[in-house]
Amino acid sequence: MTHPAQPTASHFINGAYVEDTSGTEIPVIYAATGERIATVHAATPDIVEQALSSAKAAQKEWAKMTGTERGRILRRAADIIRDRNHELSVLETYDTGKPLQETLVADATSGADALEYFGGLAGSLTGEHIPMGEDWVYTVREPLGLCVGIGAWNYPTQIACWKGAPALACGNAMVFKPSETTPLCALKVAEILHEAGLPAGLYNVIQGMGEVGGALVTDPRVDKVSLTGSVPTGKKVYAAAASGMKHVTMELGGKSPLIIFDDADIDNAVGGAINGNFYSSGQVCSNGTRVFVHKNIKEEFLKSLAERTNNAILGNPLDEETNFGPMVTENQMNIVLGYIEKGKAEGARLICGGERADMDGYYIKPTVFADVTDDMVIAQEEIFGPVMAVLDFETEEEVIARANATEFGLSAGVFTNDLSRAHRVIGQMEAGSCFINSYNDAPVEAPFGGVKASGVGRENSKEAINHFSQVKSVYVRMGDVEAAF
Ligand SMILES: NC(=O)C1=CN([C@@H]2O[C@H](COP(=O)(O)OP(=O)(O)OC[C@H]3O[C@@H](n4cnc5c(N)ncnc54)[C@H](O)[C@@H]3O)[C@@H](O)[C@H]2O)C=CC1
Repeated sequence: MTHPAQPTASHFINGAYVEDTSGTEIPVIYAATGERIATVHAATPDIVEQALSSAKAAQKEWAKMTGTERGRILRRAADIIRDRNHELSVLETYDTGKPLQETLVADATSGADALEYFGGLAGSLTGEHIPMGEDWVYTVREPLGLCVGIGAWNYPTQIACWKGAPALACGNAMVFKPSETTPLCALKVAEILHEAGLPAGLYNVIQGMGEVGGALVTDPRVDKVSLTGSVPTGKKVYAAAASGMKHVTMELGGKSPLIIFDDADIDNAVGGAINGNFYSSGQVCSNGTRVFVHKNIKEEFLKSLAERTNNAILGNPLDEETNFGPMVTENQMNIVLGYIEKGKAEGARLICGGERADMDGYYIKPTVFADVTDDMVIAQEEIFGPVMAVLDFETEEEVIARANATEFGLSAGVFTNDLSRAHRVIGQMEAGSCFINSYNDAPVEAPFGGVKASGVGRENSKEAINHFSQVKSVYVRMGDVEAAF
């Protein structure tokens, strides 16, 4: 019997599902059981061409509509997503293995927030009038044209919407390629957008690995590339986009610091460290995986952290009691287990977890290492799994320098009850998305993105509009033209 997660076809192009089984087969494996639940096929050159040409053909008419008309369609899509939240959350769970308890509140709903927010903004995208004496300049905010979105596997619905919503609001067309690991959810986003009234061709989804992503990025018709992925992939995609002088947004990896001072509320700090390390089983780019704890409160912090972490409920992700799911794939599980072994070998003190859970599927117990030092591999590399490294510190000056001593710069957090210190420390963090007495909040109203190797550009908020549109300036002369001859 066909599994309910099996999509109608692999691709969604020009308003309809399209299949081409001559493309490489991509199995979809449910991480909680290891069973194959669906199959899709990578896009062939013909499928890539169909996606790009239909998007190119549809974009100009879309850009001619008023922003309010465009926004209405996006807001209708948001409503459909909310109505179907349960069904879409179950699909997200099948795609990623994340517990339903999480996907019900953080995935389709976050996608709907983006469609609603950018749908609301679409009618207010205007230029400005710049007086020049008798003359004047006016500016027009124009779409970029044809945008490509390429997704990672941890938030397939959210990423498809976070890229699609601002792109469409600004009058662009999008071709979106999900991660080959999680190909299912973006197809539903495309289907719902068209059900909401989006004209055919404006949001196409095609499947494939890096090769398909590469074909999209290098196509001369493409004006912008927005990637969510790792730093090594980001470097390749950025370079390919640069050779075609294309706009980019790069949402890449991190190894973010979470700093806990000795005057912090310990319960809240422990909660922040849990949210910043174990949500989505640690597969979150902005995670605060280097937890710097002041030496005066270290043992108290570790005791509470271990007690609370041992309460995590690992189990069937579709059971709403479960709050900790498997790694997305067997491969990712093995990468993370490799880091755990490295941590042990490097002499870090294992506080809890540290091994695969004794059950089917790709589960790793939430793991905390203490006495981690800056030179350890587990303190330097992005693990992208449930492995928290706790490091000690003594002074504010010292911890700021150590927190910033990394190539990454996605996020940073601080827990303290000293108001001045909170702002002083965050002011010196080399990071794009920061938190005070909290961690990992990502509302659509707030800009999201990194500095240094963690990325270029911002998603969400009004900032995203600047990355999916450009400004034309028009000088208007009211009098005669003076010329030298
Ligand atoms: N800053 C952010 O917003 C987020 C960043 N991430 C980062 O994503 C990574 C995990 O996701 P993965 O899927 O493993 O990343 P990845 O870098 O392996 O792949 C990302 C996407 O790029 C595509 N791709 C690979 N090579 C390509 C090429 N040469 N040209 C065009 N496309 C190519 C892949 O098929 C996939 O769709 C982590 O490093 C994580 O930190 C994840 C979520 C959010």
